[in-house]
Amino acid sequence: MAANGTTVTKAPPSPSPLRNSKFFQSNMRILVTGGAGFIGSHLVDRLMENEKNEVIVADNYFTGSKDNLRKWIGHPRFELIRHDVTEPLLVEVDQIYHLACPASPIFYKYNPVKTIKTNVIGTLNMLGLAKRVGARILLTSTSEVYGDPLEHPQKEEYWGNVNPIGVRSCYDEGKRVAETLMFDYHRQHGIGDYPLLLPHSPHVHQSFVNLLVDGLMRLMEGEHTGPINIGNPGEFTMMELAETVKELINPGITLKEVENTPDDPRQRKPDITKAKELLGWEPKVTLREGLPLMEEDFRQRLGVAKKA
Ligand SMILES: O=c1ccn([C@@H]2O[C@H](COP(=O)(O)OP(=O)(O)O[C@H]3OC[C@@H](O)[C@H](O)[C@H]3O)[C@@H](O)[C@H]2O)c(=O)[nH]1
Repeated sequence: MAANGTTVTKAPPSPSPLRNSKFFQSNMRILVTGGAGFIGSHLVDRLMENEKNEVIVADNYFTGSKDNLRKWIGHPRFELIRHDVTEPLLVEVDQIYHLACPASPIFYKYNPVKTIKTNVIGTLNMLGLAKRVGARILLTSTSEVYGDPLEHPQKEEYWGNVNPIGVRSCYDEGKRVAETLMFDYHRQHGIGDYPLLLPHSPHVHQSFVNLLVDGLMRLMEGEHTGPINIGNPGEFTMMELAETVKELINPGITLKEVENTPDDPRQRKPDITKAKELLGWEPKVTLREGLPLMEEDFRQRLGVAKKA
């Protein structure tokens, strides 16, 4: 019985016998879409630590870069494919982390049609693949699905307050449709066959990326169906964030206040009770601890030394 009470008649396809043949040394083949991006490349680093994993990255380099994956290029357990998820992809995998999407307002407003296509067609393609090969799939959603929230903090059950026709809608509504697709596939094709996981990850907390990646992996490895908020409930204003960056990273910068962009949410804070209870996950790094770590990470990736 599926969640909505319909009977599941279609059995999931059995994996190809080749998967179990002696030619395949790895236990787990994992596809990461958007794996050349910020979160994706950190996730790849973690997945590659396990020598039983084979990792395939599919990325169209819209905002990501091969540089983020430099250390893995040529590794026998690693493959990098230039691929746009709006086109179907046929690969035999056990797990799919679906991250591919323009993820910053600068990029998604630059090409809104591409952004919504990536979310809708890209997610459909990845769900089709998950269904075909019987893979477990995880979608990284976003706290933007809560829009400019009328509830604070936001629990996963909150439906959100999103403008469907605004300049950010391609991303916000795109991710909401992506979540709908995840649940429709889940209900229509049966619980447990293609579990879906939808972490909502607030962007401003990217400095805690390794921890966030840990949350994604716990979700993938566990038995829970999302959505589950993965984020940091510590609240600060943009000005406080800017002042902390100035203090800790470059006291020489000048802060300038500019007009908010349309539909920008005024305040957001994830309720992470579910993540704590179901995944045993909670953020452990404060903003002041995380910022220098993020600085160091960016310096290493960009090859920029810290000024003495
Ligand atoms: O059409 C596209 C757009 C983007 N991408 C790739 O997707 C990756 C996105 O990575 P970015 O560094 O821009 O962003 P992040 O790692 O912060 O985003 C991540 O967290 C927020 C989620 O909404 C995103 O889905 C997830 O990718 C990039 O490597 C980009 O090249 C595609 O492969 N196809």
